[in-house]
Amino acid sequence: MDEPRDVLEGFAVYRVGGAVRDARLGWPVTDEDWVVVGATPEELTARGFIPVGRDFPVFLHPVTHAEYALARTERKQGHGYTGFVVHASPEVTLEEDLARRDLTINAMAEDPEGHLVDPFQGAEDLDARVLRHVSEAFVEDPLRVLRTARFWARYRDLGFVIAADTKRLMRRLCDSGEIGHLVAERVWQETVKALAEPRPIAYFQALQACGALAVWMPELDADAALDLGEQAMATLPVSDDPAMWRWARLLEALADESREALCERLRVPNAWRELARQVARTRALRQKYDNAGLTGADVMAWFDAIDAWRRSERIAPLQRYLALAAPALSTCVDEAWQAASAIQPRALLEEGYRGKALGEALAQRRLDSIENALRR
Ligand SMILES: Nc1ccn([C@@H]2O[C@H](COP(=O)(O)OP(=O)(O)OP(=O)(O)O)[C@@H](O)[C@H]2O)c(=O)n1
Repeated sequence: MDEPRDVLEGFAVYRVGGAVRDARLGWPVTDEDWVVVGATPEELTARGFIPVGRDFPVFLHPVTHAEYALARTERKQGHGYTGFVVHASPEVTLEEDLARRDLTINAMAEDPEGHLVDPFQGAEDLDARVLRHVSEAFVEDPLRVLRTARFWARYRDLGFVIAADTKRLMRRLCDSGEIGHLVAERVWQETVKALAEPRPIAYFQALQACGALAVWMPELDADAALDLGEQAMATLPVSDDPAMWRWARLLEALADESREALCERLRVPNAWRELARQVARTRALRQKYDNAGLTGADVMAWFDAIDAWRRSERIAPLQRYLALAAPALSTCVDEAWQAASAIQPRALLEEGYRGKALGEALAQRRLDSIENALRR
């Protein structure tokens, strides 16, 4: 495609950040970011670039729609993720733009001929498998604690470690209380991304080590909780949403109040909270089955708790979850559900039941059918 070159004629343009890192690592490159040096916002808009940045000058390429940012520096003022003073002007150099970045492996650039610009030895760290901060300015942005933990969750299986000095800065951001100034939505956003990485437990372990877990997820801040969570996240039922299932499995052994407090603090979306509740409830059913054996009333209470009567689509995934550790129970539950869901309120209406009596008769017949199924 010739077009991209034309609209950038005369500007110095570099591929930067994640794309450079992942290409060198042999990791799939999902999106490409570019930095433009020596231009003004007016020049870019005059060539058809679409401004999209609210806090700093970022534009979409008129043809490819890739992101192009003007080279900029950032200084911190105030707490949390807000309060950055951004300076973008044609005088800002590529090196200055790279210097504001979080990790050395994220602070590499490539010119159009593919030559690496790497003032902070990111390539060396990439080869040595080290996540290392670019400079002490790392501490200007507490989100970087979470980002570093997330990158570890992504690359740990390739042998990556977090540099000792970087761990020290992560701890400093927690000890100073700065980590607490993040907004819950940002913490949750990073957590969701981490849950989709190959080794999500590494994210939580890194946050525990620096003290961020104690601030944002104290309910998980115990070795035992993380060990259980790691085991649980290792096996998931087939589903379209492994991240949501990992979250549910990570939380499944927590007490109800702890789980709800954690989800509330992080402003976890309802669908995620709901699955976590259902999985915890289903785990409790399995434990009862393992320890004491199940009665019809237990299974009935479980159907009620997951609202199976109105939301029958919930049964199948939870049954697949049960099948991971307790195939016999899963079959048992399936048979009970087939029997109980075959009982139609309409039939009872035809028999003359109304109002409260109808509800009671329905519940009784469902229970009877479940008990019959369990006896088989
Ligand atoms: N708090 C932040 C956020 C971003 N960056 C820099 O901005 C780049 C782009 O950020 P982003 O798109 O969030 O991350 P990627 O590195 O592209 O990672 P991913 O593969 O997760 O998209 C990063 O490489 C990093 O250099 C940073 O230094 N500090």
